[in-house]
Amino acid sequence: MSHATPAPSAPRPASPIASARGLRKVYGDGPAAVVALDDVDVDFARGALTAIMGPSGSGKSTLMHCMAGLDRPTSGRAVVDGQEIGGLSEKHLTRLRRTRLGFVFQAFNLVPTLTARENITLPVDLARGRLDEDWFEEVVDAVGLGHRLDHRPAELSGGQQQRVACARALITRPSVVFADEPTGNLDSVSSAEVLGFLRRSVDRLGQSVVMVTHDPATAAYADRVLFLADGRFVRDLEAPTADSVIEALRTLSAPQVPAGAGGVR
Ligand SMILES: Nc1ncnc2c1ncn2[C@@H]1O[C@H](COP(=O)(O)OP(=O)(O)OP(=O)(O)O)[C@@H](O)[C@H]1O
Repeated sequence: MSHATPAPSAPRPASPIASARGLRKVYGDGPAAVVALDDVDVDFARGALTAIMGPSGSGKSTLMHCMAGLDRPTSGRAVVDGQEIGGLSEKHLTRLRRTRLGFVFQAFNLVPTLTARENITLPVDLARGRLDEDWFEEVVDAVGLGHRLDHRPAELSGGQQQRVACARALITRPSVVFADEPTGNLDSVSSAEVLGFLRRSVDRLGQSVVMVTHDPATAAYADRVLFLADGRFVRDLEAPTADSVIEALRTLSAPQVPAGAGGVR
């Protein structure tokens, strides 16, 4: 069953895997300044798939980038797995991104000259770590690419390439995976493959995933959907279905009736 909770971004009981407090991001200054994030407070649950939705320009990518240390907030705090991002030097941020965060982008961003296997293990190689073979097997099994590991990206379908990108995001057993429109370039069959994998990575492998999407059917794979508008969270939905997401989007985009308007005197 789906239901909306009254307080959109109220802290959740279990310890969150990532959170923001008073997160504010202003691009530019003076009259041209754009407030992309307007004092955001949010908790992302551990071991869950959370979707972020909102109109174009509402701040979704900015939030992901600030949470992942790809961009610095103007003020406020972003914490991932107990680590405050703002206090880290560039060197430590790079290390954190390589070892504790996973990324999936709309454009798969695979290295064309490497095989699927080499693309998947790249973050471990870059961090000069040791590959956990058991975990590699588990991830490859969940992603369903066992027979394609020696292929290069050009020899794979879009959906298969994105599944390689998902496996690469998970190979370091990150604290959290940030996925920005992971199915934006895929047809519906390939989207279902990728989303099925992200779902299994949470259910079977215990990972935590935060995913930006515009698509209600994609958001329905999540445990919770958070809605951003003008740099603020305005609503959330637990156990979403495509229909409940569409309904929430409809409500949010409906013109607001001013208090007292339409009253009979
Ligand atoms: N580098 C930048 N310089 C100036 N303004 C920016 C920059 N990046 C984003 N913005 C502005 O900040 C606001 C939020 O942008 P953001 O990309 O986070 O939105 P979004 O919800 O991800 O949009 P979309 O769905 O179109 O990707 C927008 O008004 C955007 O124009």
